[in-house]
Amino acid sequence: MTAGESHGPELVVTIDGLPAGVELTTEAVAAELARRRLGYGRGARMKFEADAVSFIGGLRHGRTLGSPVAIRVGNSEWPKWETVMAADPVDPAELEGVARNAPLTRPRPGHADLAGMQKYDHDDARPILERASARETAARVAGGTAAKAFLKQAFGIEIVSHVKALGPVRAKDGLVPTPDDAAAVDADPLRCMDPDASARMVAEVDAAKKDADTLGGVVEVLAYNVPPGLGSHVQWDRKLDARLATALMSIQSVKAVEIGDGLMQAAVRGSSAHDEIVPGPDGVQRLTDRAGGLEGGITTGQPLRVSAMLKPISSLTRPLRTVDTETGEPAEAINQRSDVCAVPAGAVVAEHMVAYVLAEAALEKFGGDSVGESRRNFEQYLDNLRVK
Ligand SMILES: Cc1cc2nc3c(=O)[nH]c(=O)nc-3n(C[C@H](O)[C@H](O)[C@H](O)COP(=O)(O)O)c2cc1C
Ligand SMILES: C=C(O[C@@H]1CC(C(=O)O)=C[C@@H](OP(=O)(O)O)[C@H]1O)C(=O)O
Repeated sequence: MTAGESHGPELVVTIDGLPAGVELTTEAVAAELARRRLGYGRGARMKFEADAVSFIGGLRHGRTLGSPVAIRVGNSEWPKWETVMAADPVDPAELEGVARNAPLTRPRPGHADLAGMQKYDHDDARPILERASARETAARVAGGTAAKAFLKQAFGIEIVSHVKALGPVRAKDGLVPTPDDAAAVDADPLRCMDPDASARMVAEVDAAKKDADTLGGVVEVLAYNVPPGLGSHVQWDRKLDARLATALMSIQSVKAVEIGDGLMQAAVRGSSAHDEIVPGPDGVQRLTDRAGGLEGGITTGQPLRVSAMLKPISSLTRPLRTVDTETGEPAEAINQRSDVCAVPAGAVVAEHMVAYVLAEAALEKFGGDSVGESRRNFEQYLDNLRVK
């Protein structure tokens, strides 16, 4: 669970249920947050936002205690916002004369502004956009670092991501990062594995920016060393594909999720859609990986592969048409500093959302109050697999 507003003093994330003994540091969390700030096309805020990390609880001398882990991520700009975002009542005179303190009454099509104002009975979009903002994903990534560390240390599971498409530009098919490629992906301005496509993506961002427009794209997340048997076919809300889809869909601006090659599978015959099973030297093996490592809502033991499609950013410097909710008259939508494209950051967030889902599913399957206990249970399960 996270709390905090985009321009409040800080964000906080609480993770309950993480076993004891996970090795974690403030530095490790800060490093993941730094990855989330990267990416060509982000706006001014990512240049100065420092994501100041501190632990409130759950960690001692670099290891989790088994108690709830709570992490705060400070917002650099708080001094600028402390009046308009003050927790306690403020004298209305204090708000006058400063543009950022004025009510926001020109909701942006595509952002949460209007639907949120209607639902929560506000005459100002500020209370809505403050929480709808993807600033909140900084808290998710901070907590996801703990989930990732647990997965790696207990089970050897490693999660990577990359950008497959940005607007109309697609990376070459078949380029899929392994953990060995992670640093190279991070070093690319778009987190794309195809250098030619990356260069065209940079040009696409520049062109969108010049036209005062924005872009979306497609990210893919892979998890390696995932054992067979996480998730379950027996109940709709235990299916791991459904849980991953929820987690990815919850990321701001994600409008579609694909499991493996799900879109392609819908367009071809069964004979070209599935992953045939053959005997291999170490047990059963698959000839292909179209299913993305999931069948019946259960992991198959192949790499897990899921994609998320992000719509373009809804704050345009050449604003879209809207209605001023104060006057009822046609107007131009709020036009504020914004990202042109946040797809590379979306990929990093998606990695961490996959980590939460896998950590939860692994704990359901293997349990354990300490990393050692989870690992022992896991090893025993693998040793006793009836069909290898
Ligand atoms: C990393 C990231 C950064 C984003 N930055 C912006 C931004 O600068 N401006 C904006 O209007 N939307 C931005 N968004 C998208 C909005 O937060 C999102 O469209 C809004 O909350 C409405 O939610 P929905 O698109 O899921 O319906 C960003 C999304 C992500 C994932
Ligand atoms: C702050 C972050 O992203 C923000 C997400 C966002 C939105 O509307 O989603 C709007 C922008 O915020 P601001 O108006 O303060 O510049 C982005 O910078 C972040 O990712 O840390």
